[in-house]
Amino acid sequence: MGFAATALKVEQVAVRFGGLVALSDMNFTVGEGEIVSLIGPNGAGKTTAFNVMTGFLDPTHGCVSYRGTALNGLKPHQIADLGLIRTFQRTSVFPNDTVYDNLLVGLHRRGRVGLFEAILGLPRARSSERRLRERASELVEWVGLGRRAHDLAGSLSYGEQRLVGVALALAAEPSMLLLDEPVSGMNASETHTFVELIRNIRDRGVTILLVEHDMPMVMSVSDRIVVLNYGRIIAEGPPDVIRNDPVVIEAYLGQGAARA
Ligand SMILES: Nc1ncnc2c1ncn2[C@@H]1O[C@H](COP(=O)(O)OP(=O)(O)OP(=O)(O)O)[C@@H](O)[C@H]1O
Repeated sequence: MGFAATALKVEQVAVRFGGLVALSDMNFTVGEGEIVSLIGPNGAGKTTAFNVMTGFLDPTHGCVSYRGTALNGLKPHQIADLGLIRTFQRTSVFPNDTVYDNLLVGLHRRGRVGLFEAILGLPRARSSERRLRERASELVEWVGLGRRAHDLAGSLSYGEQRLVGVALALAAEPSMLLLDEPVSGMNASETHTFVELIRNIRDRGVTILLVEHDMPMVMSVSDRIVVLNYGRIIAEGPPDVIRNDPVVIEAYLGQGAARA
């Protein structure tokens, strides 16, 4: 595909819950700097795949590796230390703190050394505190919440709160970001802005994988799309190919018929 190297590699992954096969023989890769979406009808296995890729669930079979390191058996925080950072569907902001303070707290939590220095009262602590403050401001600006920086996080719209979640993820300095249904609950204009943000994040060198239901959003942002149905990959390719793939159309129509 013209991408330099593989970032994330999913090999022969299967997940069984008792008798239920949630994923079987899943194989795909995400290249460095790529934006890849994982889509599929309800119950297709997207959330299960997401949890396997972020270490929240161990596969029954197979392996996920990131930049050559197998993730099997690693704890979520160890995976995060590799630069693989996820967002959550429900963003847990502190509603009674400002957006800026939420970021500062997030940065403090990661900057253990800075906090240690602060406790010892080292002169370096003050400059490190200043750096954290600058970084918090940068992150708030980056996700487009500059004008909301000093508002209480709880007063933000649902979509804006998702942006705080993304800023908190960016605070961890990911080399790859996994986004779990990032635009669910956003209106059309927020979604449009979010697509721009994802492109901007990628342009700054971060690889992106998203699981998302919003088809127009997925079509507009993705370099490549992987389609799951009943726990199996049924199609993989660029948006124009996926949009016109009869197998994909059939899978989604089938779901519509089942719902009606
Ligand atoms: N912890 C679990 N125990 C038992 N079955 C599970 C568990 N998690 C998921 N499943 C089942 O595995 C299958 C895949 O579920 P999953 O949530 O991964 O699908 P999904 O594509 O994310 O669906 P949705 O779009 O509705 O969120 C479903 O049949 C689901 O009921």
